[in-house]
Amino acid sequence: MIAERKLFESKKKLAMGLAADVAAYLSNAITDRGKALLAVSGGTTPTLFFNFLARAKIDWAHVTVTLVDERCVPETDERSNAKLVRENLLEANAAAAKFVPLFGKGNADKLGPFDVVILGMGNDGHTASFFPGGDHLAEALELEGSKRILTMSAPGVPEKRLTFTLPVLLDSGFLALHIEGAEKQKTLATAEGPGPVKDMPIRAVLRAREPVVLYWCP
Ligand SMILES: O=C(O)C(O)[C@@H](O)[C@H](O)[C@H](O)COP(=O)(O)O
Repeated sequence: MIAERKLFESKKKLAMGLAADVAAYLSNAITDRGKALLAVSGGTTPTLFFNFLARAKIDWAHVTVTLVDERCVPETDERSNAKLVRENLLEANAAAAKFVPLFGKGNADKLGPFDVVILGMGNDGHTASFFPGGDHLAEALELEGSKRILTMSAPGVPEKRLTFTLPVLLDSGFLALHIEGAEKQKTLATAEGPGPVKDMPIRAVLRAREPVVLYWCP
C-alpha cells in the first residue's frame, strides 16, 4: 500500500530528494549492522537519481548494490541494467560499493533482506519484471513462494528478463516507487483502482501490506 506520497516539482528535485532519503536509510543500516543492501530498478527513469546518489557522502565500501530486475543481455548491451548502474551509480563516492549483477555470475539469489528497494513502473502496469502475460508471473507474485529469482518472458517484451520475486522485494526496510510524468500518474491511479492483478501486476505491490513511499514529479 502507498503509505506516503512525495510529490516534487521537477525531475531534478525528485532525484535529489530520493537520493537523500536512500542515503539516509543506507547510512542508518551501516550504523546498525555495519553494512547496507540496496536494490535498484533499471530502465530510463533512474539515471538522474543515480547521479545524485553516487555523490552521497556515506560509507559506500559497506554498501552492496544489486538490481530489482535485469534484461538477459551482456553488460556491453545498451539495454543492460547492469551497464546503466555501472555507468551512473557506481561512480564518484559510490565507486567503492560492491555490485552484484543478476545476469551472469554473482550469487544474487543469496542476497536479502534489503535495506532499500527502488521500484519503477511501466505504462502497462508492470513493475520489476512482473509483466502482464509474463510466463512466470503467477509464481513471481506468490507471497509464500520460495523462489528468489525467476526468469520472465512476456509478449511485446524484447528479451527474457530476470527478476527478484515479490516476497523478496517486499522484504525491505524501505520500499520506494519512483515514477515520473502525467501518463504514469494516470497508470498508477488505474492500478490503485479495482481490477485483476494479472492485468496490472504492480497491484500486487500496492495491495501488499508493506508500506510503499511514492516519489513522483510531472
Ligand atoms: O529493467 C527494467 O526495465 C525495469 O527495472 C522496469 O521494471 C522499469 O522500472 C520500468 O519498466 C520503468 O521503466 P522506465 O523507467 O524506462 O519507464
